[in-house]
Amino acid sequence: MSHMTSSELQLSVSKTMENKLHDCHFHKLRSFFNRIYFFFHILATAPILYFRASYFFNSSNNHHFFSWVLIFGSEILVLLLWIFKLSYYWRPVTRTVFPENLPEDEQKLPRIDVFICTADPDKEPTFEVMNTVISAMSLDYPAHKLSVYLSDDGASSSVTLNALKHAWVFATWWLPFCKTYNVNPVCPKPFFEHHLQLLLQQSHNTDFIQHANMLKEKYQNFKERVRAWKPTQGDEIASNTSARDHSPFIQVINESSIGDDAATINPENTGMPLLVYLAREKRPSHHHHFKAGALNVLQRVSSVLSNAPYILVLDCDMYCNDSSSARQAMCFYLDPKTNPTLAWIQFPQKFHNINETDIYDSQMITTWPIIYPGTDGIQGPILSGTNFYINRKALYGFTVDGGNDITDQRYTFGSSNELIKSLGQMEKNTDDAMKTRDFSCDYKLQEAQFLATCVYEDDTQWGIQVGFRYNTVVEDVMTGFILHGQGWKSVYLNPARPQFLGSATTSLNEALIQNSRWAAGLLQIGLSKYCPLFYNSPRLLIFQRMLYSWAAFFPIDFLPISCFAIVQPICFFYGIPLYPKVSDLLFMPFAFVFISSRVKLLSEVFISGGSVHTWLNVQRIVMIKGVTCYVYGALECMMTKLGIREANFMPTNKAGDDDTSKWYQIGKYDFRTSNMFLVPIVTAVTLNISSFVAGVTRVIFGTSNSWDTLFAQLCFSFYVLIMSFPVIEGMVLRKDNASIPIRTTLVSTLLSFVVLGLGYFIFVLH
Ligand SMILES: O=c1ccn([C@@H]2O[C@H](COP(=O)(O)OP(=O)(O)O[C@H]3O[C@H](CO)[C@@H](O)[C@H](O)[C@H]3O)[C@@H](O)[C@H]2O)c(=O)[nH]1
Ligand SMILES: [Mn+2]
Repeated sequence: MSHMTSSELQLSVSKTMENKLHDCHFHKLRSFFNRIYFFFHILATAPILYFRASYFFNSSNNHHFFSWVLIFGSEILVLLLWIFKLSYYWRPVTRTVFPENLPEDEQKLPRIDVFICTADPDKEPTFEVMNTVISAMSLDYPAHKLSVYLSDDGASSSVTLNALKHAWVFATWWLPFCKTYNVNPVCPKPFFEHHLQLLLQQSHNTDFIQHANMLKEKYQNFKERVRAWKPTQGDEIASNTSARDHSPFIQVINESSIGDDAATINPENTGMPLLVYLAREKRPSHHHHFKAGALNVLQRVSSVLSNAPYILVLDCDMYCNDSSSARQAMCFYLDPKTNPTLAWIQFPQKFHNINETDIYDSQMITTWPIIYPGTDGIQGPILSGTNFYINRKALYGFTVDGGNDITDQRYTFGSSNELIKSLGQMEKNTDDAMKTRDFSCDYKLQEAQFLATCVYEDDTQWGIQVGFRYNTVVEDVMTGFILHGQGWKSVYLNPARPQFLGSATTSLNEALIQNSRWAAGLLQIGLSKYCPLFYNSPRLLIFQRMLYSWAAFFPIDFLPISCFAIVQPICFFYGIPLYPKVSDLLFMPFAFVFISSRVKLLSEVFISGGSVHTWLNVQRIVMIKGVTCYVYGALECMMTKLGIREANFMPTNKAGDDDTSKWYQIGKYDFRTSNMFLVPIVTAVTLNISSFVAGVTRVIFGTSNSWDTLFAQLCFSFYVLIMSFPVIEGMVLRKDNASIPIRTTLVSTLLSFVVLGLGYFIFVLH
């Protein structure tokens, strides 16, 4: 090195930079502040624990025993979850990729299979699903290396199949158009409905204008045909079947399968990705395991058709907004250093229907910019259901060193010889077969049909040792955890331009149902033999265990949150002090912990691009979820564990309805949700209001001492009041169709009095 001149040195550095495929940046400063914060926070908890413990050791103090036990218990739980969460802040990293350094020779790019799942044409509008399919077909990748599979779990008629054929025809026009003009976004709907007009105004390219107008017409036509379609007798998928009871059906969509529409294909189109429709067999006698079941069938079926070594998984509403994600992912897979242990590349979930206020925090604002970079620095991000590229081998249970310890393949993978043969052929270059793609009278299609039957999985390891795992409704986190436990790694990539955009839940009802499902599913993992704390895997680092423990157990937050929402106001109402006096030095650590954690959240919200308003919303919705979703999630988890109830995966509604979205857009809560959710929320708020009024009266007119002893509770109660503003507004100030019905308010007020009464017996008399 010493004999190199500085310019030579620079040249050699830029040369290596040139060939670099990806880079990783460690956020030193952020990590430093996080660690300092944690240090002081931990320091402050010591006097708090001392204060609580000394109360219990002082025998003269036991008159408020119950309330103190509950509050102390809550504080310990909060502390525990908070310690788990520390792992997310330890080592945040950000990655960049250089797709321009990928080999120019297309032969060197591996094949990719895209899996898209849809389940319910009412909640998941078919036309939007088609847009996702078309956007995936438009990825910037050699067409003969790309295959798109659509799994239809709602196949009671051929509505989706029919739409898919129209989508294919439209794609023969759309794909060349995207290529020629470098169109962005590659998803037709947002392009024609939001971007095109501006482009037409700005463009002077007459070719483009002509071409775009022609495509717009084709798009309108495509949309109308999809929306107007009604099932008829003699459907290809027999019309007398129901979504829960029918045979498997697989069709490759191409010139020969679209019938009369063949005349409308773009004659100039050169090369389309393979497009396959799949409705797996459903029988009441066989559990279908929701999305995990669908993904496993997709994996098997694709293994005999295209068998790509890498798979992109998309929810039906998550369209490709940009065409470069495939090449970006290849920057990791084609790097010989990272490849061998790399299972998946996770892209963030971003949404097209989110506004600035995002009242229900549907986008989970701090999750993608804060939590995911944090997990990436430890071992790689948690798997998150959609927007990820995954190595097929990892799903097949191969070990990280490329071997396969599976001794009995038929026992593991089932009886299909074709499938077992495919295991060894993932990396083989089957370009020629892919180019011709003649499956029409192929035995492979029959084999695929067989692989999509329900009985195929009987007595195999699908869902247990291979594929997406079945014992939870959050199959993604579970599967990712097991892969991490086997030593596989993952990376998180969040490029400036969003690669995927989906629809977030923008009504309170949908958000609460979705979060109840997540809470139930995550707790199912925590309480299973895969409990991240104890799961036997020598490869899991302690930080990894903490990280997954937080993910699996955070719904337990419902215990402290409910406790703070119920016990706290009762005590304030009756003047039972729970915290040190303001004049006491021990008041300081409590104040510090409370304030610093709020400020920490504020800083995270700012880093994530939010505002003070967002910060308030985030805290609000956590409190609401704490007294509803997490409680029901925990109950549901318990009931499934005890076998009283079957786990359920109710897909979210992606069909925006104007009235609901109106409330979301103007940033007002839409309280049209079931009483199951509404009553606990309103009860907690009315309870807090009554205790605030009683408490303030006590502080003002009571002994001078009560100011000193109850100050902390006064502040806390005031804080809860501010957080409850939308609920109070919904109860008393609003008189519209989305406000809180007067009956609910009355019932809840009554309930809160009952709680106060009971509280008297439990907390005051004891
Ligand atoms: O029986 C089912 C149920 C659902 N789905 C599909 O699963 C996807 C996700 O469902 P969605 O209703 O959008 O649930 P979300 O809560 O928004 O999904 C998040 O959480 C799920 C786990 O609970 C993950 O699977 C998802 O990838 C993740 O985006 C959709 O494409 C559905 O069509 C099926 O294919 N079969
Ligand atoms: Mn979704």
